[in-house]
Amino acid sequence: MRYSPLLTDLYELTMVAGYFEHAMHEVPAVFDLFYRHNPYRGGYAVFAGLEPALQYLEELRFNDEELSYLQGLNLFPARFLSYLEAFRFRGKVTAPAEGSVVFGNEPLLTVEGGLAEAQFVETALLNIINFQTLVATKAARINYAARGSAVLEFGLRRAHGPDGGLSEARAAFIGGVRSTSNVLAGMKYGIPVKGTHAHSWIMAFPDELTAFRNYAQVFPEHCILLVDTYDTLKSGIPNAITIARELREKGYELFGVRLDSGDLAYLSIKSREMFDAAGFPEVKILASNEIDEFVIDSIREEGSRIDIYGVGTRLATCAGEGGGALGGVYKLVRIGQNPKLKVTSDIAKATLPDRKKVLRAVDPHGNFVQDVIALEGEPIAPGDVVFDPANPLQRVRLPHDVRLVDTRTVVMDRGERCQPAPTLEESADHAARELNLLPEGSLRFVNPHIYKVSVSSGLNRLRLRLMEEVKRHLLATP
Ligand SMILES: Nc1ncnc2c1ncn2[C@@H]1O[C@H](COP(=O)(O)OP(=O)(O)OP(=O)(O)O)[C@@H](O)[C@H]1O
Ligand SMILES: O=P(O)(O)OC[C@H]1O[C@H](OP(=O)(O)OP(=O)(O)O)[C@H](O)[C@@H]1O
Ligand SMILES: O=C(O)c1cccnc1
Repeated sequence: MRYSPLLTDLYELTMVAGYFEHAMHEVPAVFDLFYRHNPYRGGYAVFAGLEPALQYLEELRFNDEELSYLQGLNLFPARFLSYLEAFRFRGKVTAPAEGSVVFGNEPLLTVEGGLAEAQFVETALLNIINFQTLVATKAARINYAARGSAVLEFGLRRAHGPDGGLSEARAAFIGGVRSTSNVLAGMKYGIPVKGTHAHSWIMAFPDELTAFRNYAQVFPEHCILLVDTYDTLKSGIPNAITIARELREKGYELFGVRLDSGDLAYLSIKSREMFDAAGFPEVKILASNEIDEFVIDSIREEGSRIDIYGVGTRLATCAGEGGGALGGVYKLVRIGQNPKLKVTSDIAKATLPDRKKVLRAVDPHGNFVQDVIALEGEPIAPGDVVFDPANPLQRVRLPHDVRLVDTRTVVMDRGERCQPAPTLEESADHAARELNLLPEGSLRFVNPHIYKVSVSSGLNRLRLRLMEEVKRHLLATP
């Protein structure tokens, strides 16, 4: 799918036109894309959306229809529209791999280029990265709650529009949900497609048993029967057992049943007992109905016997406290030779200036200990003192027995990708590996362990100096 360059906020175009008119469009600029608070009040986020973002950057160009639309707005000078004809992204992008575990305040993407190109891409990059990172994080939480039981993604019908449904399936896969009911996502991204059937299938036949039999006749090998249309334990499960016997006589095994209402823990325990007693211990129990990580946790603690979770609405819409939207932002951190800082009265909201690196302190077992944001060229070593970004007086010492690993690489240079895109499977495997290296407490949902993200002494000094300069400038201004 091509992303149109008009998929942007008008102000990106007016600013770029302004920079062009002031001959500032080629001044070197550096922007950071980051968010401040981990979503869902959780302990981390799973970074996703990089590949679509790079595709957007690589293919960025205005076609004739788009240029004539802009011309029709009667807003832009003709010479600016001619400039847009050859407008491309020729900059550099530094980023973590998709599927990496990331934290608040850390630069995710750093975009360097001429001021015009680096500014212009803000809205589209935020649109792509914010949503996919939010979904991948939700998927990782749901997958963690499921503790090894499979999770199927059923979100398309409740997703935010057709593209939301597609990119949601992609990001959910990176976060650990390894199949989808979305057939287009299956074709486009190679995600395994799976599913059962709706209540309407049962209602289309005179009775439940006939409906089950007719479904099993067409799909004897992949048959999952929805058992809650009339009464799960009195009708659905007994009828499913009848079908399981009929299938076995023909040399097939019933794959499973789906529970979609009521007390899912209780019904799964009773259904399991009934299938086991009838000689079908392998029949899988799938549960759906407004499931999320908290429901799964609760159901599991009740001793449920659910093998597979079908998760739709709450995954696709990133529901939950601290969900809804990831508040990722895109801020100018350097222009020309000058590091830049956006100050507010709240130090926690003052941005981190200049080109930076994100270092992860990793213990001798490979586990993640804490992250440090440092200036790009700044030497930094285990044992160094580092600072709390929200409180420059608060300091800690990095442990002596850690390795410091750069979490990001240059993924695009002069507008071209530096490496071929990893497969979605590789990004999902990367996420699973990284989640496994987090402190266990960072994964829990209520009051998670706060993983430290500190700033180096060099960055801390630069930030304080720039804040002082801004203050002096404000005082000197009448
Ligand atoms: N044992 C359980 N523990 C915790 N949550 C559960 C359990 N069983 C079901 N749930 C969750 O509780 C909610 C049940 O909502 P609700 O009462 O509307 O479902 P229902 O009884 O099936 O009704 P409906 O037919 O309208 O879906 C869902 O989010 C479901 O996932
Ligand atoms: O609950 P979610 O997590 O969103 O999972 C997807 C839901 O979508 C379907 O319900 P729907 O009522 O749309 O159709 P149905 O007739 O198949 O139940 C399905 O039965 C699930 O309950
Ligand atoms: O295949 C299913 O069971 C399914 C698909 C989408 C939504 N709900 C259920």
